[in-house]
Amino acid sequence: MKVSALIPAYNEENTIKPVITTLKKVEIIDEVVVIDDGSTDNTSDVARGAGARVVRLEENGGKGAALQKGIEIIESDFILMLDGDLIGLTREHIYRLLNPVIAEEVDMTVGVFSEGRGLTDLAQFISPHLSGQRAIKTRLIKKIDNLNSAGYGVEIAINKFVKKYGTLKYVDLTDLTHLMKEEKRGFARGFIDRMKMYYDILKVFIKKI
Ligand SMILES: O=c1ccn([C@@H]2O[C@H](COP(=O)(O)OP(=O)(O)O)[C@@H](O)[C@H]2O)c(=O)[nH]1
Ligand SMILES: O=C(O)[C@@H](COP(=O)(O)O)O[C@H]1O[C@H](CO)[C@@H](O)[C@H](O)[C@H]1O
Repeated sequence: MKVSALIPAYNEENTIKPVITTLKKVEIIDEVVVIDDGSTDNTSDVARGAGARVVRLEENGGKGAALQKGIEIIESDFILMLDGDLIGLTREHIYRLLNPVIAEEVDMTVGVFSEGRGLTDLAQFISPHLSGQRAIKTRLIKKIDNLNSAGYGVEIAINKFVKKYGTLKYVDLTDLTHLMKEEKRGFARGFIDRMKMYYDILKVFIKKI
């Protein structure tokens, strides 16, 4: 039984190291794979320095394309998907996500922030379906063929597929949060990216897949 952690990352040099360091300490995780989605900062070097296997995409293709690349190269039985901007990740969060999937209780878990920062907790309370923190059976996610162009709609595309062909469960991730786009990229660029995210989500949501 093998487990890979997969982190799509676009300009996450400030936050990715502790995420990788925590993952590397968890015995059941065999490899940590970072797909650097055309970052213009030092994400690749920082991730490599922290012990991750790094695959760099020359152009920024969006979260869906980065995840798709990772899914293609991973040969493990289970994939733990995490964002590169998490703050406060612990081994307990990792086991909460992985255990139900490894135990074959469900095909996928989706982690929902709780008791962390008010704003990110609220966003996930309103829409837990968007969370990027997940564990899933590799053979199931490899069957989804439309992730490449999904961008930020990638979670909705995965949800649609798993709801149709598998089972899923939401798990609480206490005291975990992430940086919001506006915090990472400044208000203007962050807001534009937020609008792009809603557009990507809407596109996938209304498309029949
Ligand atoms: O073009 C992109 C945009 C985002 N990401 C990564 O996808 C994850 C979630 O993105 P982001 O933090 O922007 O989303 P938020 O959590 O703020 O909605 C993070 O690890 C990003 O680095 C990516 O690989 N390519
Ligand atoms: O939770 C949400 O509403 C959004 C936006 O989070 P923020 O408002 O930037 O904290 O973040 C999630 O949605 C994205 C699209 O599905 C995912 O790619 C992210 O992983 C997830 O954190």
